[in-house]
Amino acid sequence: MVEPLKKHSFIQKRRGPVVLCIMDGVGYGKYETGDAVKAAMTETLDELAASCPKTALKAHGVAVGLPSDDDMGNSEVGHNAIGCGRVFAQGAKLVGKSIDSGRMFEGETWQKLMNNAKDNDGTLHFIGLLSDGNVHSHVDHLKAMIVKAKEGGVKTVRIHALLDGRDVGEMSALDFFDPTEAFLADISDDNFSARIASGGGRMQITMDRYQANWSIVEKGWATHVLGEGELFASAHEAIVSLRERTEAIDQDLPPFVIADEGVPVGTIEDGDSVILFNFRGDRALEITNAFEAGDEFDKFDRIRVPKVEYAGMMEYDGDLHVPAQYLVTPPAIDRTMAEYLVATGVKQYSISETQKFGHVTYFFNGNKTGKFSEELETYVEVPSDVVPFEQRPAMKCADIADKVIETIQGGEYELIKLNFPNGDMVGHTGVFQAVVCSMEAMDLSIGRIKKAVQEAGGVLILSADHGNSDDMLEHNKKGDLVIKENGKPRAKTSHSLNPVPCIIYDADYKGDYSETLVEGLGISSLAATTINLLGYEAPEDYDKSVLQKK
Ligand SMILES: O=C(O)[C@H](O)COP(=O)(O)O
Ligand SMILES: [Mn+2]
Ligand SMILES: [Mn+2]
Repeated sequence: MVEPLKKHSFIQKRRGPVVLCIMDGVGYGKYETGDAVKAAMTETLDELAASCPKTALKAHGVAVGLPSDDDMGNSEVGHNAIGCGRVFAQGAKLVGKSIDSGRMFEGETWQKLMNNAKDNDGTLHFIGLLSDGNVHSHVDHLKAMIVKAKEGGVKTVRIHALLDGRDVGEMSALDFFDPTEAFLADISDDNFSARIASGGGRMQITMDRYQANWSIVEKGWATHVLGEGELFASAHEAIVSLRERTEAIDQDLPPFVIADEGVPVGTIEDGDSVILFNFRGDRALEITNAFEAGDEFDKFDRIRVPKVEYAGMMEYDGDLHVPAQYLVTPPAIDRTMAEYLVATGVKQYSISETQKFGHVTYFFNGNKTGKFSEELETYVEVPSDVVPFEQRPAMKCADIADKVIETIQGGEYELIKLNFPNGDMVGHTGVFQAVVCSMEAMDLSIGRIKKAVQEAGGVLILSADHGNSDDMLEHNKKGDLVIKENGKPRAKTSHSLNPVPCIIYDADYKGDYSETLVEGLGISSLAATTINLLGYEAPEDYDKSVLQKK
């Protein structure tokens, strides 16, 4: 248990609550074209930006614990940094290191899975996202493991590969599938067979999160485990023909199964070993549950549950210890802001809609689902629509705002943490008009929250975990738009590398800190900033607050 926080030396606690609002995927864009945040009519954000202390915070690369500054930020690393006040080496980096040093392959779990496949003359299966996005997975990790499996004497490897198009270019799947199929053909010989066995778009199968839509996982199970679905001779053929027929972008491509003469090449059977090679947990927990759960599993009918050795790339939930077996130990994120505030007796309220609910609970707490105190912490989930979000771009921002306003007025909570998914979830669709619409809806909600904060004499901190909606069109290295064959600019569905806003609206500002905020910091500074505005000193080793003496 951590020590209670000390009263701040110069910042006084306000009359009303501190409201920490994460505008998911809303950054400061660098291009005139394709910036949906700039294109939207956002009266409240504009007014607050013009009248309140503000700064830009780094939200990508090493500032959030990723291997390099070429890595865009994401919700996991962003919320970890904001919720924990420090930067930890994250999954992408830890897995890379474990592979490079060879530690992964010396580990008990790797050995056990290899031996299981060998002893049973079984197959080693890899399920995961096939791209170099480095948000959930990296194709290089997969390749390194296949090489080691062959060296270790496994005879058959099958890959169940999901198309990304969300953390990488919207139609970039063949840039990853073609070289992977070539690599697998190359490494295969008389004693070793490695092939892609099934696949599909990541938003169609397998990678649901926060139980938003279990039918996505059900379709993944049918595709990967049962080998049920439309049959093709290769992943290349599947992607080309399904694209032609459906015009779907990668993340939405329907599932496919690879077969030889009508027989799927890689269903998952008793005695096999299965590795989920995604390192990030949110979209890995449900499929893991489908593999690990016994007869009590009631999310869908699994039809057949093969007896396999299953391992995740990482431990996905540090509280529930899921999965039971994993290859790489996750970052040891400890002493989170929520834990300190509980020790100090501060009542906290966390809210988002389903799509981002775990972001303000699980990710904020260093990938642990549990609370520190039932009494002092309240988690509220507004159910998300189960539709493509370009069709409902406002998402549930008004419902979230209703509850936040009610909570501000209730006066019971000192800290309210919320996430508006709009900039991110609609940003990932690549539909510019929908994103503009989404930003305007979010701004209306922020306007209502601001009024409630004003009346209560509280503080509203507006920030984000990374950019997305600020960069909706692909630009080349020279900064020119990338134009498609049809003459239209190519949409950008992934996050941006841009910094994010930090705007502090302090309704009863007392002149107790400087209105000039510290420049050049990262989003991990939001924890110390929030703690300061609650009237406390941040823990000594937390990253610096944006607030300074006058
Ligand atoms: O899982 C996703 O939707 C994307 O890969 C990353 O988006 P997020 O990090 O904002 O959740
Ligand atoms: Mn995010
Ligand atoms: Mn996102």
